[in-house]
Amino acid sequence: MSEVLTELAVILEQRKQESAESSYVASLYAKGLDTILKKIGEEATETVIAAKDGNKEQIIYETADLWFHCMVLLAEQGLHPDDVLNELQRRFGLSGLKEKAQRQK
Ligand SMILES: N=c1c2ncn([C@@H]3O[C@H](COP(=O)(O)OP(=O)(O)OP(=O)(O)O)[C@@H](O)[C@H]3O)c2ncn1[C@@H]1O[C@H](COP(=O)(O)O)[C@@H](O)[C@H]1O
Repeated sequence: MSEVLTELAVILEQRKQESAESSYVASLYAKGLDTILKKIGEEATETVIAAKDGNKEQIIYETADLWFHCMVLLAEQGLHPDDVLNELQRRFGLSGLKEKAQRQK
């Protein structure tokens, strides 16, 4: 399933050459970092509201919007979804409580 992230990352990279009139992603790049961050904030809030409403379909929809805009942020910053997946892989099996305790030393 993570292929969709890889394929989307390719498209997000290609959109750096497109015009804002022809592509939503290109329009986000053109508006700049603050607009992308605002979209992430909005989509995060909408995800929270969907969860509070107990609407599973809406949680999926809003989380997809949130992940998509985070992907746009990664691309804008010259990062790749693999950077995040590798970090999750590194954390895999490491207890969150243990990791926090190590950080506080
Ligand atoms: N996965 C997505 C995707 N998810 C959500 N969105 C867009 O993100 C926006 C979400 O914003 P909102 O829900 O706030 O809706 P809105 O009110 O229309 O947004 P604003 O006008 O407030 O910005 C909508 O315009 C959605 O269409 C996406 N737009 C594009 N993609 C992918 O990105 C690819 C490239 O898209 P283009 O650059 O548009 O060709 C597409 O082929 C898709 O694979």
